[in-house]
Amino acid sequence: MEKSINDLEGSTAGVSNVGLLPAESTRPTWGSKVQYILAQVGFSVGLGNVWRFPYLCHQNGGGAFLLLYLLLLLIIGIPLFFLELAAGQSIRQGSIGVWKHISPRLAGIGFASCVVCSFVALYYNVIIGWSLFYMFNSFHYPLPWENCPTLMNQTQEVPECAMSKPTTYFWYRTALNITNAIEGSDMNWPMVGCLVLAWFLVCGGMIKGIKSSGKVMYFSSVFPYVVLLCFLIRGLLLEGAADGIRIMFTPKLEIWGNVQVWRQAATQVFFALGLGFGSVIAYSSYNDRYNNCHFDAILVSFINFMTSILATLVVFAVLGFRANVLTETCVQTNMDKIFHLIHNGSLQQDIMPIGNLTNAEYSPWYKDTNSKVNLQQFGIEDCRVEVEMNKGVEGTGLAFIAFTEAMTHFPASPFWSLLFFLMLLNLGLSTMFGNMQGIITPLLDNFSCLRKKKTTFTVLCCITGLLIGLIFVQRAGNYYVSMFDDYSATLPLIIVVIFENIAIAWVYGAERFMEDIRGMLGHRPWKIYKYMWQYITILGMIGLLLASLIRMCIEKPTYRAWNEEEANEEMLEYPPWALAMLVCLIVIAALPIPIVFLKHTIQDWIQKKSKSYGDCGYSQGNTVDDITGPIEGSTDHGFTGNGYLPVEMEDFAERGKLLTNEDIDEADVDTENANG
Ligand SMILES: O=C(O)[C@@H]1CCCCN1
Ligand code: NA
Repeated sequence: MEKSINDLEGSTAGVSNVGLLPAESTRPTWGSKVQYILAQVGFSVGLGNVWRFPYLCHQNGGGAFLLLYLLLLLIIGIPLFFLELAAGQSIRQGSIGVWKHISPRLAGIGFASCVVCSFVALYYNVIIGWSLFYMFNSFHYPLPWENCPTLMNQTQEVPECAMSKPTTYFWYRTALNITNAIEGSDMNWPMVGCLVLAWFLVCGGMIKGIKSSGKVMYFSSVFPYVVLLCFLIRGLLLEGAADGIRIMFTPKLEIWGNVQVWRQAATQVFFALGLGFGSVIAYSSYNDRYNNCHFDAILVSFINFMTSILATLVVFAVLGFRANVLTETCVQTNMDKIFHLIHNGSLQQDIMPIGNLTNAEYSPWYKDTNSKVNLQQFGIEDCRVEVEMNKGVEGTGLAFIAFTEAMTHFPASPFWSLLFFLMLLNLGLSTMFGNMQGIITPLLDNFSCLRKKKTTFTVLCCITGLLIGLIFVQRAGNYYVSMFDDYSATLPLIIVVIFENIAIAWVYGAERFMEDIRGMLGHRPWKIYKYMWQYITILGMIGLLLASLIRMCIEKPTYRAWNEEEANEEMLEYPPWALAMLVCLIVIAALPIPIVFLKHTIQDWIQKKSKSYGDCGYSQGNTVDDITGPIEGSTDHGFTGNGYLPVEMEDFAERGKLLTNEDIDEADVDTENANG
C-alpha cells in the first residue's frame, strides 16, 4: 500500500490543474477502491485481533465481553471511524494537517496522534520480533515447545517446566528468559537480534514500498484468513473445543456491571480500528472526493470485527481442548484420592461411583455426594471445565502459549507452526507500515525541510525506534510491553479521540460537517450520526476517561509477573519509578494538545495587540489567498460562513481547504517569516 501512495505522489505531474480547486486536482488518489479497502484493512486488522482481543475476551467474561465490544463498536467505534474517514477525505490531509485546517490551535491533536502512534509502533515491533523468534524455532522437529528439556546429564525434566507446561516454559524461559519482576536490566540477546530483524523489515518496506504491485497486497490480506480458517477447522476437531466455544459464547452478564470491563472493551475498539492513530486519516485523504466513506467505515469495521471473532473462536477452541485435558487430570487425581480414602476406611464404600466418571459426569456426582458427605474436608475437589478454562492463561502470552500448544497436536506440526507465525508476521508488518506512515507522513508534511531527505529520515526513525525498543528486549522487557499496552495504548488514545470529536462536532460544527459529507456522498448521512458525534460519543468517551482516571487513582496499577521458583504467574505492584514512567507515557502523549493550543492562543493575542497598536509589519498570512485564487462558493460544501466559527478561523478553514500540503507549508513559512 505504501507503494501505491508513493507512486501516486510521483504521478501527479500529468494531472492538470483544472478549475478553481487546485488542491482537489493535484491530490493523488488510490489506484482502485479494492486497493484502498485492503490498505485500510491491512492497517486495522493486526496482531491485536489475534493476540489482544482473545485475551481480553478471556479475561473479561467471554460472550458478555463480545456483546459489550459489539455494542461499543456500534455506538462509538463506527461513528468515530466514519468521522475520521470523512474528515481525511474531505480535508484531504494527514492527521496534523486535518486538525490544523479546522483550527491552527488544534494542530496539537495531530502531534498527539503521532506520539501515540510511535508508542504503539515501539512495542508492536517487539511482538513481531517474538513472532520471528517462534518462526525460526519452528524449523525444529519435534518442536522445541513440545517437550520439557531435561536437566543436564539427567533424565529428570527441568522443574520449572515440569511444574507448568512445555509451551509455558518455552514462552517464559526460552523465548523471554523473563525475570521475576520488572527490576533488572539484563538483555535478552536472541530477542535483540529478532528486534533488529523486525526493524530491518519495517525499514525495508518503508523505503522500497511493496515492490510487486497489488498482487502482494491481495496475498497478504487473504493469507491470514486462510491460515485462521485452517486453524479453526483443525481446532474444532480437538476434543473439548466445543466446550471452549460454548463457554466463550455463554455471556457472564454480571461483568456488564464492571466499569473496568467497559473501559477495556472501549479501548480495544479504539485500538482495533486504529482510531486516534492518524493513519486512518492519512489513508483516506488519498481518496476520491466522492468516494462513499460511510460504506467504507462500515465495511472495514465489519471485517475487523469478524477477524477478531474468527481468531477468538480459534483461541477458545484450543483453550477448550486444553481445559478438557486439565479436567481429565483433575478427575483422575481426585478419584485416586477417594480410592485411597476408602481403602483406609475414612470413607464409606458406597460413595464410590460405579465405573469411571467422564469429565461431564464428575461434577454432578461431586455435588450430589458432597451434600451427603463433606468431601472437601478430605481435600477432594470439584473438577469443572469452566474453572480449568480460567487457569494460567492470561495476559499477553495467551496467544503464543495457546497457539503453540495447539500446533504440537497437529500432524506436520512444524509446517503449521511456520504458517502461523508467518501469518502473525504478515498481520504485524502491514500494520507497522500504517503506523510508520502515521508518524512519518504528518511530520514530513509539517516540516518541509525534512522532505528532501525522506529516505534518511525514514531510516533515522527506524533506528531510533530500534534503540528505544531495546527496553522491551531486556529480560524484563515483557513487563514493559504490558505497561505500554495497558497505559500508552489506552488513556492517551481516548484523550486524542475526545479532542478529535470535539474539534469536528463543536469547533467545526456537526451540522456543517454533515453538509460536507452530503457533498461527498451525494446524500445526507443518517441523522443519527450528528447526534452521536455531538452527544453520545463524546459523553461515552468522557465517561471512559473518568473511569480510567479513577481506576488509576484508587487502584495500585499491577502487572502479571512470572515466578520462576513457583513456575506460576502472580500479580505484582509496579515500583515507584515504573509508576512515574507510566504517568510520563500518558502525559507525554497528551501534552502536544495543550502546548500547541497555548502557543497559538498566545501568538494570536500578541498579534491582536500589535494590530490594535497599528503595527503594520504583520501580514496575516494573506499570501495564501494569492496562491489559491478565488473561491468557488456555490459548489463548495459547508465552508461558506454559517456562523459556527469565529471569522478568523473560518477564514483559515476556507483557505486551507483549497490548498495542497505544499501550499500550506509555504504559507506557514511565509507567515512565520512575516512574524519573525
Ligand atoms: O489491532 C491491531 O493490531 C492494530 C494496531 C494498530 C492500530 C490498528 N489496529
Ligand atoms: Na495488519
